[in-house]
Amino acid sequence: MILGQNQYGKAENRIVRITREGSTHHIKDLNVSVALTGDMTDVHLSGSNANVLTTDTTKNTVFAFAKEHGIASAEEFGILLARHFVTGLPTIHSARIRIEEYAWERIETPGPKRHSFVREGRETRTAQIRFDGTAWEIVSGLKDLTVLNSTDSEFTGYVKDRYTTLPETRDRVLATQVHARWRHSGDSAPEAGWDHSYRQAREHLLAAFADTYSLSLQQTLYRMGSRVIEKCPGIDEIRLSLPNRHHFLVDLEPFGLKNDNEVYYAADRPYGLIEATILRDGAEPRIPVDMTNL
Ligand SMILES: O=c1[nH]c(=O)c2[nH]c(=O)[nH]c2[nH]1
Repeated sequence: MILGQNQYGKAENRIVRITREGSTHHIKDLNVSVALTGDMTDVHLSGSNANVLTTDTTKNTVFAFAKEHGIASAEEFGILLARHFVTGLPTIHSARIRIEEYAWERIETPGPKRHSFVREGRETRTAQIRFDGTAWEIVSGLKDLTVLNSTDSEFTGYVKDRYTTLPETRDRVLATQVHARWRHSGDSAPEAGWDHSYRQAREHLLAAFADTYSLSLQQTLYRMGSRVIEKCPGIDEIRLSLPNRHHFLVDLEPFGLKNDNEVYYAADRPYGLIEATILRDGAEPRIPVDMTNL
């Protein structure tokens, strides 16, 4: 029997690097997978790990390199990593670095702040129409509108019990994927049309996300929903479901590097899930609480 092709490494390192130039922030968001090959017969056959650079180390290297070298482009970053792995250890012969880059577009707001982003690649627009022969109910919405504020978000003053470990923070990344459904008061098309109405609601959601100095995602949610109710007279009710896409600062101290709010691990799950309905005064809540099924 012989051992055929084999490779190993850490897959899907979700890394977010924020570069701050005064109030203008820049963001690089990558999914980096490392696969190494080399003298790996022993680890498979005899169990000796002497030639193994651990997958944990490859993960750490990705995060440390983001701090030390920055991320000029996915290609440049991948080249740096591959060269490091292959030239650093004689037992590693080749490296394959796969990178997906998620592009973010700035949310332009009046004023000097430039730290709010919406992920490129459009969200999904949704609509649900009910008609029972007399009454209509028209609910529009969107899902997977991914947004991020690289500052102006804090979270402090919450309950601490014996299981609480979360440190208070005065400056964190706030990121979410907006899922929203809003119910129209009328049963006919808004004067400017459904497309215009959709664009308006989307714009107000984004503007409120960008404008709010956030003390919690709950507070940001309320501002987003109430802005739509306030600015869109044809909408009576909006329900928002906002996953809190946690960005954890990576501890780079073990590598002698200071992480000055620059390099984050974008966690996939679990995530906080913040949901609420905001209603116009006097309106009845009719959007079902369970939003996952349209
Ligand atoms: O904005 C937040 N709201 C919470 O309820 C919460 N809980 C938590 O762990 N982090 C956060 N952040």
